[in-house]
Amino acid sequence: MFIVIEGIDGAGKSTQAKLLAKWFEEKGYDVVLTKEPTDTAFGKLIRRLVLTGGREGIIDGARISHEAEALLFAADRAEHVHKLIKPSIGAGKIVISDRYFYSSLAYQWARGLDLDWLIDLNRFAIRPDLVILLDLPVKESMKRINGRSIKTEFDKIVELQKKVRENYLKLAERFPEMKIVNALASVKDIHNDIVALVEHELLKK
Ligand SMILES: Nc1ncnc2c1ncn2[C@@H]1O[C@H](COP(=O)(O)OP(=O)(O)OP(=O)(O)O)[C@@H](O)[C@H]1O
Ligand SMILES: Cc1cn([C@H]2C[C@H](O)[C@@H](COP(=O)(O)O)O2)c(=O)[nH]c1=O
Repeated sequence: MFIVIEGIDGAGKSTQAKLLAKWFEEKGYDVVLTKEPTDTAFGKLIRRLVLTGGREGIIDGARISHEAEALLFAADRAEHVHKLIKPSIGAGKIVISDRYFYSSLAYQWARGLDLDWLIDLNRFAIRPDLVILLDLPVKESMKRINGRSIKTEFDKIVELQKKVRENYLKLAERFPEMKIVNALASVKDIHNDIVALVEHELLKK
């Protein structure tokens, strides 16, 4: 089974991904908890060329073109899919990924790239069984990640994150595997909502 957790920056993805991995492990499943950008050479290159200086790097952007940025994320993903995700699923493991190609669609689309081009570029990426979209108002996510960004960039970050949130919600209408979860709730309630969706998915297997 392959599960992806998506959402804007600070939506609670890594918190929920870890809780879900623990839930599966306690049930005796073999779990691979992973993320994008990855920790491989491609992921490191992305952090250096795209995310330099933390989130500010994404904002003042254009250290490299947005197309090059999308291609780098896709290259990192190709390695991720072929070296980790596919083999782990093949070995019967539960794969949980904190971000996947939906992040490229939501963020690089928000950068002005063409959505259909982005979908084509990521066509190699196998579709997950379930995508949990943690939906949160940007005001709340900014409170949660306050301190991670330079104050002068705050307005630009808020604008980008608002666009990204809207994009995710539009994507959820197009991709049936995406299920929206209210991320304003408590950590425990969100976890329970996610478990309910996962149990529903497990029943289909
Ligand atoms: N439901 C929640 N209510 C309040 N705070 C939360 C909740 N879930 C997570 N947090 C807190 O919000 C912050 C961001 O959470 P987390 O790192 O899990 O988000 P993320 O989506 O993985 O972030 P990023 O995209 O920036 O990596 C952390 O300090 C975390 O403890
Ligand atoms: C996979 C992926 C990520 N991004 C952006 C989204 C975030 O702002 C950063 C990653 O930060 P995190 O704290 O490690 O979640 O990268 C993107 O724009 N496109 C992508 O495909």
